[in-house]
Amino acid sequence: MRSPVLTVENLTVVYETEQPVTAVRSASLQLGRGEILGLAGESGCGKTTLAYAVNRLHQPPARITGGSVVFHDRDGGDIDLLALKDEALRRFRWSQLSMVFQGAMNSLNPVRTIGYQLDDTLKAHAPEMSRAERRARSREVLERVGVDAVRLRSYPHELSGGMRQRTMIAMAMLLQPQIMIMDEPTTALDVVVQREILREIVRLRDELDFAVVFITHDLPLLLEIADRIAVMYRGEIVELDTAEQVHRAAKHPYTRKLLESFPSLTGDRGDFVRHGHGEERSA
Ligand SMILES: Nc1ncnc2c1ncn2[C@@H]1O[C@H](COP(=O)(O)OP(=O)(O)OP(=O)(O)O)[C@@H](O)[C@H]1O
Repeated sequence: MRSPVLTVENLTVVYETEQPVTAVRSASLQLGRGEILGLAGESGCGKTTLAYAVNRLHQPPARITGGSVVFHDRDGGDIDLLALKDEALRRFRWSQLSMVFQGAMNSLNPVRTIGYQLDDTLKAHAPEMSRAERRARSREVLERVGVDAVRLRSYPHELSGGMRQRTMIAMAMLLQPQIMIMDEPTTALDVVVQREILREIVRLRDELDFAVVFITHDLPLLLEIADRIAVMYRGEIVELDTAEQVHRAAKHPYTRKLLESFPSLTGDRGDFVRHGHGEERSA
């Protein structure tokens, strides 16, 4: 059993519109250190709202109306994320918990080089680093995600979609956070590039031991890469178990329905998803 790095308890988030919408209803989950936790469920079930609220990135009319989010630092000590004030929250983000958003590759600044943007983040969050150290760190993270460091001099439009998305992952890794939340990080990319990037994320996790919350409606993909999977349905976490258990013996009827909606997961061939290789799956 891994020691926990994040504990979410009974988190409730409401969009306080004319007809209030409870987008997340009393959600509880614990993220283990170095664990890849998949968060699955159909569009509109509350995955993004949950992820944003955990990092306090939600905006009005969204409001957290109940529950707690506690970060367990590797150096010991707990941080109540819902109580952090502005400056402390700003410092906490990126350095301890970073996010890769849906369509993040389009959020790079088009008029600045990749190197400038990595350097800027380091300047803001690690003022103690020298210019040379920042440069070395920028090169290192870029190469870790499989982008040649010569790209530091490139502008976003000079990179492919896959490279831009890798750059965003590099950006999220820049300050060596203990948690990375990835919201559909590869959906905009073609399948081959998606697979490469996912393999990279798993490899980086193995090397660097950060925990990942990986949000997607692509359940087969989660069965391959996640250690555990949480399934959300209408704002509630209805299932939370190991990927193996979810695949073999999902408890909640909605999870079973979700599994059935991916024909590749049913019958004997379903084994390939969890145990086989990509080549065999597509054969
Ligand atoms: N700004 C808003 N105002 C009112 N309701 C909202 C707002 N944003 C989201 N919602 C509602 O909250 C619920 C959860 O939405 P959310 O985007 O978290 O779902 P999701 O599972 O991430 O969906 P997707 O996979 O499409 O991103 C939905 O019913 C949605 O309509």
